[in-house]
Amino acid sequence: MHNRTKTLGEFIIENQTDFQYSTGELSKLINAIRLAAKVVNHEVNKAGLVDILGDAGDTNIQGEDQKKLDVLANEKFIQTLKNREIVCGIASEEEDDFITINSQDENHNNKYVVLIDPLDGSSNIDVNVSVGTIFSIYRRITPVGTPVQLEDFLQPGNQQVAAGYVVYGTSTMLVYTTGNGVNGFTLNPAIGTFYLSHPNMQFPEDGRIYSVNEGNYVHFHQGVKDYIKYCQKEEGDRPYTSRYIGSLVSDFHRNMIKGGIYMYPKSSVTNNGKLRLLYECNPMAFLAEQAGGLAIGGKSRILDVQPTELHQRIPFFCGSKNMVLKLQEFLDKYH
Ligand SMILES: O=P(O)(O)OC[C@H]1O[C@](O)(COP(=O)(O)O)[C@@H](O)[C@@H]1O
Ligand SMILES: [Mg+2]
Ligand SMILES: [Mg+2]
Repeated sequence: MHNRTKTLGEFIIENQTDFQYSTGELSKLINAIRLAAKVVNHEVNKAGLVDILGDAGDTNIQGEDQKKLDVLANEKFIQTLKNREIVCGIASEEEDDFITINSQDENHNNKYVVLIDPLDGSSNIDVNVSVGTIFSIYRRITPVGTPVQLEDFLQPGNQQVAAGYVVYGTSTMLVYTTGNGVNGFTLNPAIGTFYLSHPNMQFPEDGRIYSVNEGNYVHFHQGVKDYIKYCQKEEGDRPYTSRYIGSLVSDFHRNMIKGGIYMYPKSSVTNNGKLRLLYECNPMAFLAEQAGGLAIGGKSRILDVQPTELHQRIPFFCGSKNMVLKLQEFLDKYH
């Protein structure tokens, strides 16, 4: 039984040297995300008491109605990262274009860009079902000290230096990787400190949970339909259990602990599915692979996809290795 007394702050410092470019900057960045997560957690927890439920009255570039908490979480993360002078650019689900962070110190050598889904699972905000925040971090590829460029954000997922999520659920957890495994930290709300509660998280190779919005079943590709029927068939250790929270972070978190597969396929109505490659699929795929799972887009490994647009969508299948491989078998029948 590991001791739950190690704080996230201590863990970050202790593991700083694990990171090949370790100059302390990435640690400062993870610390900034930790701070922003606590601020947003505070707002989420009291959502019903203050006027932050419901729609903000605007739509984002994806044409989705922005929730007040989408906007608030977006502001809090951007402000917290800006104030800490460690990033040179931010891209967000709630911002049409990327944000260039001009440093006070013209000699700054801010090397990192951050991509965020400030509030994941927006459809669950008003009904008190767990939601999350997702983040993805890259080193810039354009020269330090020059204005950040779109190409700094359009890097394939296999170039991420860190990724993670916060889940605002029965407890609040921050789960992240810097390419040396996945660790989960639980917030002690009484003292506002994250403690290492889930060291070295691993996807069970096999699972018995499938997560998909079956309401879209009729529109799915035949390979996906066949796999869902396979999951539901009375045979061997099947039928599997269907669980779908409707918040990617929460469905992923459960499947990583219990073993399972999450699917958001393309369909005859959503050509590329719904989820965004840069700030939803890439970070979750990095975590999945670091935890022994797999993440594919139908034909290829998500992390090898070369992005072309900031808000592009991609079909997403992610979870326990043997479940994703089985799904791939069904998809390959129709390629
Ligand atoms: O309601 P649907 O179509 O099943 O979509 C649910 C999916 O959409 C999302 O809510 C998209 O994320 P956002 O809430 O950040 O836009 C995922 O979290 C979730 O898995
Ligand atoms: Mg999302
Ligand atoms: Mg969102």
